Amino acid sequence: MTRQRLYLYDTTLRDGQQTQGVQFSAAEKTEIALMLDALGVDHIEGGWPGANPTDSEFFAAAPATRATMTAFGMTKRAGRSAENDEVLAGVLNAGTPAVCLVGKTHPFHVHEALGISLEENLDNIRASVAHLVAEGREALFDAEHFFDGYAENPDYAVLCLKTALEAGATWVILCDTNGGTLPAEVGRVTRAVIVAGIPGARLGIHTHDDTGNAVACALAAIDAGARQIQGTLNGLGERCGNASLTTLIPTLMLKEPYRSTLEIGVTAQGLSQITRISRRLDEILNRPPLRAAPYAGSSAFAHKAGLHASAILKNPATYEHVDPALVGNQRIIPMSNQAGQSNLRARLAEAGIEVCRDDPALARILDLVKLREDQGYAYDGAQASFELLALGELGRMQHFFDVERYRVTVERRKNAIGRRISVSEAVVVVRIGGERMLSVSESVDEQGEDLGPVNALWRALAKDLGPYQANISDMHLVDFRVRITGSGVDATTRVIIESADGQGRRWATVGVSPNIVDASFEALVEAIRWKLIRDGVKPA
Ligand SMILES: CC(=O)SCCNC(=O)CCNC(=O)[C@H](O)C(C)(C)COP(=O)(O)OP(=O)(O)OC[C@H]1O[C@@H](n2cnc3c(N)ncnc32)[C@H](O)[C@@H]1OP(=O)(O)O
Ligand SMILES: CC(=O)C(=O)O
Repeated sequence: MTRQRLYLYDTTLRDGQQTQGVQFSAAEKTEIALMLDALGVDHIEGGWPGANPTDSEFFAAAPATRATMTAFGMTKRAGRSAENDEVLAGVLNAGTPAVCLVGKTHPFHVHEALGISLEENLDNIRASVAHLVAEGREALFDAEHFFDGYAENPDYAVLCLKTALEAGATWVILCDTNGGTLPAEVGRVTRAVIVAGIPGARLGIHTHDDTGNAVACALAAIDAGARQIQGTLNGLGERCGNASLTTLIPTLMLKEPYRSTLEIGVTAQGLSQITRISRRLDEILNRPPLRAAPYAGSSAFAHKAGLHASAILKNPATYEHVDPALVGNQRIIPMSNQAGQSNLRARLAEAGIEVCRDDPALARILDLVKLREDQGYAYDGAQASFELLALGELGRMQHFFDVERYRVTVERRKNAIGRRISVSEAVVVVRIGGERMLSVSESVDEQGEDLGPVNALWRALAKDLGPYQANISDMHLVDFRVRITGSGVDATTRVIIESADGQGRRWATVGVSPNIVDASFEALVEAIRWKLIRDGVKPA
């Protein structure tokens, strides 16, 4: 069967930038455009040139891409020619091969937002698109509020599309601008538009996630015959976001009926980069990736429940709808109070800890994990602490050092120029072999700012660990998460610390105590013990 081509139009750099809290720099836009190009999308909408300095700067040095670089703008204002519309001129000045213009198709908006007649609006659409074509650009028309407009006046809404096509637009895109239309309605209207004479091969869909259905709505339009999807990486976009291409691309490539009837410009190799691209975007945005994101989230292939883990180890297809490797993601079988022996053996094997199937320590480890999780520990996010617990129960834990005592003080005072400062100081006494060692450390950065009591403790611990010093010198803390579990008099604090070393390893440890400093200290000590074991150090 020959597959029909479906085109992907990415608007991460335009609608994605309309996400509250997102502000790309021009350099970041360039990096994202290059990632999208390597992925295999067909159009990259780079922004609205002339609307803000960043977008103008991006287009002034837009990267060369195989995908068609597209500038976004709006149809000309009434009462002036397209040639004399300064907003349209700004968009054209970007010199892109394609321009996408948003225009009204909902009579309510024509009257309320623009304050012009329906005929004037049609004129604006016609003249603007014709001007782009005369300038040698590919013209696309985003039919704003199309589904609401169609509900009010279907003939007029379709006439706007026909006007754009007749003026030379290559694509007209049905936009569910307010995101309130449900998938069945998107499908019904898209079919009706095609029956009314708009070819599916020139029809696109642009949906928003206000009812949590942006991806479903995009698929409904494709089912009805539309052949271009507009969306964004990780579903960024105005309000609740746009249809996520990070979800749509794997779905179109791996799921029926799309896999065998449609073809997109993304290769299997590109698909295997989708998790990396998704996480890189979050890194650029300085926000934690959404764990539960379909396909690319870190929990997308995490099998926490014992029954699931047991079957997964026999055959991954039992609880996975696709192979995680196809989207560049990984299977995880975490330890927790939901786990059974299968999770346990899988996690131990991953850590290189060999245990016989009938070793009675397995049951003890499982019981201990469940007991400690009941006390506030969480091992599914602290694999290194789980390994230490298992080694202890197996009788294989090595004894590196004892902490005899520690003390932390936090002082708030005014400095010499009267500025209020706080200073944390820690004292740690450890015993290594027969030797007692005392370290003191203050926690201030180069600017003299206090980095807090946990940092002071870490510095004191890491200052002098005698024979182990060389092993911990390349170790640093990369993340620190605090959570109060329980409530009232039963409240306790859980601290998860993520550490990294010069060998590129990252590991997480957990500590629990009613006292936040004590919980942090437990996690810090565990982090050091894990590092010494992984480095193959022999106890002094
Ligand atoms: C559905 C969407 O997401 S479309 C994308 C929306 N994106 C953005 O708005 C981000 C970029 N926008 C901007 O930087 C600014 O709004 C600009 C530079 C485009 C325009 O700024 P300003 O000239 O100050 O106008 P302002 O933003 O206040 O209002 C928009 C104007 O465009 C008019 N307008 C809106 N849509 C259209 C259209 N499709 N065709 C013609 N005119 C339009 C409005 O009626 C309003 O006109 P008015 O000033 O005569 O009332
Ligand atoms: C064009 C666009 O972003 C919208 O209508 O939602």
